[in-house]
Amino acid sequence: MSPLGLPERRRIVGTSLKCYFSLAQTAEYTRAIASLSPTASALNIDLFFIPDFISISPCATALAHSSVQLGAQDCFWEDRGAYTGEVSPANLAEAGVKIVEVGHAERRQIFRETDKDVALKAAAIVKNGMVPLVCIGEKTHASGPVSAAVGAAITECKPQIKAVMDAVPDDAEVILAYEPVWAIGATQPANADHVVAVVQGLRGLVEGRRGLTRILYGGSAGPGTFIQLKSAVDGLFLGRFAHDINNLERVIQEMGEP
Ligand SMILES: O=C[C@H](O)COP(=O)(O)O
Repeated sequence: MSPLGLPERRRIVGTSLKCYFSLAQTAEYTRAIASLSPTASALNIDLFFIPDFISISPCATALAHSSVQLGAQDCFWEDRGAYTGEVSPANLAEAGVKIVEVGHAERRQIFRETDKDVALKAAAIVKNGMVPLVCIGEKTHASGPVSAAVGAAITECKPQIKAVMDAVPDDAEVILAYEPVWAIGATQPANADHVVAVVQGLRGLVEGRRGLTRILYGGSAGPGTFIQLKSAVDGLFLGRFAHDINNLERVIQEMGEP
């Protein structure tokens, strides 16, 4: 807790493997990420790792003696029932998952997930004692003056955030990953001035919550990204550029700098 009685906002970094790796590659990567855990802990940084569903149980075993927080890429909003093919949040918690990602742009776009779906999932995640990592972001980069693009992004993110915050208790911990859709899978992250201004605006939307609310940036992030964003963000959500574990190590080191 901070001196004001607010939850402490430790820096946090992590990566999702999406659907990129085989089971064998994931197992090897898990061992590598576990080896970074003492460095992250020494630098007071939270480190999370989100493999595919099939790898969750073996990863939980492999990470048991590390401080790496295990994540899942999605879940359903019901714990039990006739929901063929869905993944129970209760089972994720039982498997040792601590963080569950919801509302990634790829799920919103390819699987037509709505803000309501994301909110139901976030509530189920909290109910099961885990932390929702909610992805938000604008679909396109508005042309024109910087302030117009920033305003448009905040306007588009606002209902995405509100749906979740209305569905979870005010004291629930939430991680927001600001990922401009147009910056995901790109060659470089979104412009730093844009991200800093948008995140400052998003911060205003969650001001006054009692629960710890950290805001990460994601979208082609890698070494060098955090340094440009650190006045605004609490950390990074990495994708492809963390596939090389040396890049993740560099990002952790950069995040450990004051
Ligand atoms: O889940 C991570 C984000 O979507 C970022 O992915 P990316 O860095 O490969 O663009």
